Amino acid sequence: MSQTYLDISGVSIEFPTPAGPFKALDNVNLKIQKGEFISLIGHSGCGKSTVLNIVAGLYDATQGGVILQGKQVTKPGPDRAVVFQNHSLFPWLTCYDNVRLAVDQVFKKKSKKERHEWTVHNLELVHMGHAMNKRPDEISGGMKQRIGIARALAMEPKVLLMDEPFGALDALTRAHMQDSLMEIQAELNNTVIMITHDVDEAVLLSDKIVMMTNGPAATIGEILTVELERPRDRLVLADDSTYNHYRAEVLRFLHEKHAKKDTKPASKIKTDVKKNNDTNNNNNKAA
Ligand SMILES: Nc1ncnc2c1ncn2[C@@H]1O[C@H](COP(=O)(O)OP(=O)(O)OP(=O)(O)O)[C@@H](O)[C@H]1O
Repeated sequence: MSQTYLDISGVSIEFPTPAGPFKALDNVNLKIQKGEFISLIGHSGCGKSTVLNIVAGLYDATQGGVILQGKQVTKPGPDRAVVFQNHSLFPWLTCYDNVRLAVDQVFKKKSKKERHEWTVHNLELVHMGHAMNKRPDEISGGMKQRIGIARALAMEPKVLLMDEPFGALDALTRAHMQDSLMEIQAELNNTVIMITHDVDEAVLLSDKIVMMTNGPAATIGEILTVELERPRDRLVLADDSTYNHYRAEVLRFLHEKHAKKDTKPASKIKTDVKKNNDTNNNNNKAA
């Protein structure tokens, strides 16, 4: 029997459009092991969210499919929790109740006391125990994302699916969130698929970076295995030649091998790659 935990196998999808069927993905194959942290990176519109939505069970593949721990994914389920870029909290519920709602849905057999303790535990895991009784409009964007992550983790999903979870945050908050996520990951060993446009984020967090070709009929172009020791420290890595090599590999894929036709000329991009290597700034967006 295969050891693969999550198997995305031969996945293609066509969307019906007024102009006829639109093939967004063509033959996407990806094998993910338990506890792996995978980033999906690629230019805007290539199909990253579509891959995530198929794994979540929100979209049906036209061909191929997804097997999670030996079972085919046919619909959404609590074993695949999703965290979106813009938090999807219920504004009329407190932070506690937003998490508790998910806990109540997933752990129906646990006692009230156990569900309460589990809710508080997960809020504390993301350092939000102090804001349990606040409503989403009373806390910052970064805090809302923490609550969204607490809610997802509290469901004890087999796979955590994150669609640009930190995309809407300022650089400093984003860095804090990335560090928190690495700490949680070290403790819980979650299996994660995260979409990002940020090359630094992808290298810092991932075990593997899955780079997608441009659409239509997008597929996986290359997979980069990131063999940097954990725990990872962004300040130490800024001067690490292996880290910078990985960054350059991703940038090369995005800006040279699979440049979008409407992006900068190659000569300019090469300069950018060098500059980005030198300064290690945080502006290396994929598109
Ligand atoms: N429900 C749908 N119906 C028709 N076309 C769709 C649908 N969902 C996605 N698409 C198309 O499929 C392609 C991939 O979209 P998707 O949202 O997966 O890209 P993405 O890589 O996540 O983009 P971004 O990085 O901008 O979020 C796009 O051309 C998009 O217009």
